[in-house]
Amino acid sequence: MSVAVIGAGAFGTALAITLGRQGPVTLWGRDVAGMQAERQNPRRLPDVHFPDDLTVSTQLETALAADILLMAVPMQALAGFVSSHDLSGKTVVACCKGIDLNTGFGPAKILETAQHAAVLTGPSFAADIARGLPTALTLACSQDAVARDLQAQLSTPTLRLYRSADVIGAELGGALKNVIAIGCGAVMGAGLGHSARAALMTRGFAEMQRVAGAYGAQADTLMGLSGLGDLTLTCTSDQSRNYQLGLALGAGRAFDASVTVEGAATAQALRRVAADRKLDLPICGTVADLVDGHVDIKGAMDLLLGRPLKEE
Ligand SMILES: NC(=O)C1=CN([C@@H]2O[C@H](COP(=O)(O)OP(=O)(O)OC[C@H]3O[C@@H](n4cnc5c(N)ncnc54)[C@H](OP(=O)(O)O)[C@@H]3O)[C@@H](O)[C@H]2O)C=CC1
Ligand SMILES: O=C(CO)COP(=O)(O)O
Repeated sequence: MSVAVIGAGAFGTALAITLGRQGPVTLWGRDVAGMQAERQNPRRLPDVHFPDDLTVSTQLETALAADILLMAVPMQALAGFVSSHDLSGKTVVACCKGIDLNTGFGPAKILETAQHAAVLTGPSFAADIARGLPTALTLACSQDAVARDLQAQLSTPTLRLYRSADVIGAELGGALKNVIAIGCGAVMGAGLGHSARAALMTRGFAEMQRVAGAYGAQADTLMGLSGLGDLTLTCTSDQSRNYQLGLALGAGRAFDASVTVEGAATAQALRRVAADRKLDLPICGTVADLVDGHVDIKGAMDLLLGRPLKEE
């Protein structure tokens, strides 16, 4: 089965590198001529050289002819890409994390025009995958035979994939942890301490479980790699861009708006989710307000700490 990665950012490039170490893979991006010549992605993964079996393509048609497509464009670009390309007959794996702001859909729903849709998610920094450091992710697909096939095709000696049938749980784990990571970064950026971060992570995780439950996800999915695992990584490492945005917000510093920070749009999308499904999501709502500039970090903390006392 041929494999192509669509989107040559940090994550798409890292996936193509690890897959290209064990067999042929095509990497398509909008602006990859330099990568083709240099055999590396100097902007997003400098100094990691492409394996010989990785073909960089500027021809989208060539890439889309592959049997398995890994979609590694940012979440807010996924629907636009899918609506302008024919994915029928394809097995498509969403590698992005988030909720589409326009529709409120996750990646699997957006990919429903494909023959088979799956989600690849969990704790992994692109740089770690590209360097061949050990990584474990969740591969979620509702069709067991497809899940097993993808698990076999996409696992590598350093990238260990666990199967799950709970697609909605897996994608929500990956989407929601980014929002909490922004909040944790803000706490640390404002110098509020490790205890406050632990509280925010834990209560944020409670909100993640509330949302996932409302969508019918299995409770134990959130306890796995795509939920607790990715929450832990992203809320504790300054390699995370979501956490970095939070650090900047907490410290009152500017942040480069061109950086992909999926949790920012997802926090906005969650406002609608909370209203539609009548969910109490104070941390996610406060992160949305912080990102929007409706409150500063002091106002955010006052909002959260001033809520009526309740049972855990
Ligand atoms: N980086 C990481 O460690 C991880 C990232 N992810 C997820 O992967 C997804 C992508 O993130 P990441 O690779 O890091 O982001 P980057 O910012 O590194 O790259 C995004 C890439 O998407 C391309 N792109 C943007 N819009 C479009 C479009 N409309 N059509 C085609 N290509 C487009 C960009 O192209 P251009 O350069 O031309 O703008 C760029 O190559 C996110 O959802 C993220 O959460 C998941 C796990 C780890
Ligand atoms: O999803 C990630 C780690 O699993 C990458 O996190 P950031 O998008 O915050 O950099």
